[in-house]
Amino acid sequence: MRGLSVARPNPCWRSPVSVDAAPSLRRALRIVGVGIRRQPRWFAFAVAGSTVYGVMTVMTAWAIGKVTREQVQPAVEAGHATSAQLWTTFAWVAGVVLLNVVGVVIRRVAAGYTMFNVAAHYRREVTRQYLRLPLSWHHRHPSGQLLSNANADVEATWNVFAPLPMAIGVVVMLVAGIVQMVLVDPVMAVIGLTVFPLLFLANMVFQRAMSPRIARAQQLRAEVSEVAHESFEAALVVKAMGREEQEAERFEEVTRRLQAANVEVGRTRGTFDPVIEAIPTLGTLAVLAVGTYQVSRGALEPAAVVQVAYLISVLAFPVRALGWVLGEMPRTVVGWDRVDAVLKARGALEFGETSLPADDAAHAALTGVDYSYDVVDEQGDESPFQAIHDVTIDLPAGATVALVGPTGSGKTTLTNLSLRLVDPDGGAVRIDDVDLREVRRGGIPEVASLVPQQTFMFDDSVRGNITLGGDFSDDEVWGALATAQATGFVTELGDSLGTHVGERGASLSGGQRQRIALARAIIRAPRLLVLDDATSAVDPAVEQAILAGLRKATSGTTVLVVAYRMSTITLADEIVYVEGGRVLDHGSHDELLARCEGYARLVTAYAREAAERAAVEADEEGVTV
Ligand SMILES: Nc1ncnc2c1ncn2[C@@H]1O[C@H](COP(=O)(O)OP(=O)(O)OP(=O)(O)O)[C@@H](O)[C@H]1O
Repeated sequence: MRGLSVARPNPCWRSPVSVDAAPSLRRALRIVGVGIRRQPRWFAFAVAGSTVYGVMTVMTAWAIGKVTREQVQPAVEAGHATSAQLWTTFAWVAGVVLLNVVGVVIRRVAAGYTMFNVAAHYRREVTRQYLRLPLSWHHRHPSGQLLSNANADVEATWNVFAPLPMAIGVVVMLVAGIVQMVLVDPVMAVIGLTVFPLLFLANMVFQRAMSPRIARAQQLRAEVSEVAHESFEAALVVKAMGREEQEAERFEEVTRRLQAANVEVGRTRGTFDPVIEAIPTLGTLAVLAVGTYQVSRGALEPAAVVQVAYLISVLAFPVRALGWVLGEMPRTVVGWDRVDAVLKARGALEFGETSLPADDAAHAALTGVDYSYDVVDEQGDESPFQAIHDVTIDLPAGATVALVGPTGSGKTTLTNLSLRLVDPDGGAVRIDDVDLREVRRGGIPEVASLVPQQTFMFDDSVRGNITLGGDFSDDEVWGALATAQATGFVTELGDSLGTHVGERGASLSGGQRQRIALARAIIRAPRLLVLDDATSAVDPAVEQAILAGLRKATSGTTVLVVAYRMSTITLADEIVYVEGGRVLDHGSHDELLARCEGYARLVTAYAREAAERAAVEADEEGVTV
């Protein structure tokens, strides 16, 4: 496989979204509509709560006006307040405020449910889609980007549901508020009618300035997460190669760009905030000035001034919710574009209906298979690279076939094709004469297992890593461990089968991890077992014992093994020699040695290396004696 790259993030990782284009409001609203259709009931509750809140906020001003007129003013004129007047005042204000609070609670709880339920749905959808998409898609999408899609991008898309119900309530509130102002005093209503459009306009300008800045920050956040993930993954390589400084610089550069983008967002907010805060305050002052003049002329009663001034100040804050919604819209569009790109990704494997037979060794065959990878050049342009050319390999039932070839010759690609981890571009892969594309979903893993070049351990017990949740007894687990030559070290682990192996099996050696991965495949008694350099980290003696044990324990299994050692090669019934993605020859070891130059050169090098290693080991033993 290609080596781990510590180069700059591949341009193809970047989202196709242009960060500078202000995403259109209509698109954002369409995306919001998609979310509402997912959770219509909770959203309706949130809007109902918000409407109650909106009406009750306006009613608070009306209640204050009424109380001022009917209770406070008479009390002021009389020079004292009766307890009945105080209780009536309290009852009116408390009643309206209580209903307001009920509205707020319903709105908040229901908005939370809407937002979290929609986000959870899309998180699940994205994850499901990842699992559906073939390996070829995963080859082109780094895991940092996938993490960002399933997490930050989903959140960015649906965060809009936090302020949206409130904004809808604000519209109701504004209509009710303006009607009330007109009814109280048309002159002061004109001030109100100036303040709110002004406020809205200021918010629009604010959001327009913010949109591209927020979109850019969101995109850079995803990039930081991609680079961070790759840096952590590559920690060993980075340290071993002494590239800490360069890696730190690469990370610093992208975080600096994010920092600058966030500062820019803050600066824009800082410029607009005082203006937006000042507008309603100036409006209230204007109402008080005009109102006082009207009262002094006897054209208006003080209660009306109190009511309108209160109304303007009480409406000023919620009106900003409209701005919050507009502020979230660019993030919604950017987040959704990234999430949608995953959901719409094509190339998910199609499955047929056929079941493969459950017993006896499988007869597998690759016939005229071609396969190309999409490779990306420095400019970010994709082009196909044909890794496999017209390959035909027959794996007779019960046979052990060794795949031998120099580095990069296509061995791993062929193992992936033989289990339908990717589909061939041309030709066909069959098990028992059934084209793998016709096999039902889940049908291939039931009969075939792969032990890949890089073993993966879950942060679970030894037992959990072998059964992977399957229904196997401890005896079966021990049986598989015995064939994988792993009984000894597992017995010595603190809690034997129950020992937790740590993240990615950090508490185990490479050879121990490989043997557990082997046991994981063996316990499933596969009819076809594919080993891709699966014993490279165990010493040759143990490898010999494993392969001999495998032959004995898996007589009902056909084995395809990518072989790098003479011991493995000589155990095979047939050897297939590949070079440059083509099968150059196949036959027994002696036949190939006699007639295939490339094979002879390669195995001679393997044999020389084995002899040198044996000599070194003998020397070391001599020294210790
Ligand atoms: N994800 C990928 N994207 C693009 N090209 C790839 C990818 N994986 C492999 N290749 C290319 O395909 C060719 C075959 O790779 P493959 O991993 O199958 O070789 P291999 O024989 O298994 O190598 P090795 O012995 O080093 O494991 C190589 O030229 C490799 O560079």
